[in-house]
Amino acid sequence: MMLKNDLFLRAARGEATERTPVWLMRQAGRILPEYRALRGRLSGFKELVETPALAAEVTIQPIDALDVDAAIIFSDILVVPEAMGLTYEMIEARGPFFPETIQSAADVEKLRVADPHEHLGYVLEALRITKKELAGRVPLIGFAGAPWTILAYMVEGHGSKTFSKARRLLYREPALAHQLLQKITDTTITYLQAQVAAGADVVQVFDSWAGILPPTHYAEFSSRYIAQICAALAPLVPVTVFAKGAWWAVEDFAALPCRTIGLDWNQNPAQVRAQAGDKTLQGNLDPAALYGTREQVKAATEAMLRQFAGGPHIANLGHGVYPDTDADNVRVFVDTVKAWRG
Ligand SMILES: Cc1c2[nH]c(c1CCC(=O)O)Cc1[nH]c(c(CCC(=O)O)c1C)Cc1[nH]c(c(CCC(=O)O)c1C)Cc1[nH]c(c(C)c1CCC(=O)O)C2
Repeated sequence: MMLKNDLFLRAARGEATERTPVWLMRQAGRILPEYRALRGRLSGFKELVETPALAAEVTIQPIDALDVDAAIIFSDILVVPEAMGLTYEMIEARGPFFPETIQSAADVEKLRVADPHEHLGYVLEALRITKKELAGRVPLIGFAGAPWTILAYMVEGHGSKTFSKARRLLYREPALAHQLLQKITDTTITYLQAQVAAGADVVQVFDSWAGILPPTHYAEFSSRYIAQICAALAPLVPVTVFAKGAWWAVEDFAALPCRTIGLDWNQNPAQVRAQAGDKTLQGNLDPAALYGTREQVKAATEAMLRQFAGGPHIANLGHGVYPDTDADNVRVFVDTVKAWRG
């Protein structure tokens, strides 16, 4: 299938584009009234994630509503722990919760390296349906959590400011942590390869809890597993690594075969550009900037775009869009990027 709009894909390959492509992390979700309407008719988040035709529908909603340059498959990073044997619940207004967590060697032993076709078939089917229904309008992004971020949820059992149980494991039982990280990595690699076979044009690795590790632990317990994922996927599709809070890891990522580095809003694009060679950079408007007036959103977006001059750029926020963001302001962000000729 020829893509009608391949700006995002070309930028993700490091090629020059007529204008900067734009999409938003968490673009499919509560900012859109059509998402809230569909979601309201269902038993919960998991029903949406696990019903491929519905997941495909909400994946495409932001393409219609916001006219962004890429679709990201509607799913969650927590489907991987579930496929490995650890069920999650999504508690309304609170977030994820794991009734059982990983605490011991026996717990790690019990986890399986999941076969994506057997245990994550619903995501693969959602990708196939989305690909067909998109009919080449825009490229499709597949994704997974980075092994460290997945470990953090598996050990902690829920979100946390400190993830102290997960960090305690790294200090007290580093060998066990490595065993668990390798099992997650093996699952993630075959899962992302299956996503590509099902239609993903690009894959993104989300390391949302990168920033709570000290740099030495990050190298030992996170980036070396991300490196395995990049090595396995880069021959197939362009890979993006987004490690929130890990500004000190840019030089490590620059040496990996990933093509794009995602920036959060604390990072300085010019500084990252200087450290990251010819990588494509993605980001990094502060999600809170979208709380401004139309004029303020436009000005903040243009200021962000100017900071990325000098190399390939994919415009995005520095993290997922906040659920109480006015969708009209998201449109101002998208339209400002599209009108920009830096
Ligand atoms: C850490 C993380 C999770 N999930 C994800 C991450 C990594 C990115 C990041 O750091 O934000 C990734 C994710 N989750 C979701 C997507 C969909 C695709 C997209 O539009 O970007 C993606 C890429 C849907 C979702 N995942 C979730 C929702 C909201 C639930 C709902 O609609 O009821 C959506 C749309 C739930 C979720 N899922 C997770 C949390 C902590 C929560 C609760 C917080 C919240 O409610 O926003 C785990």
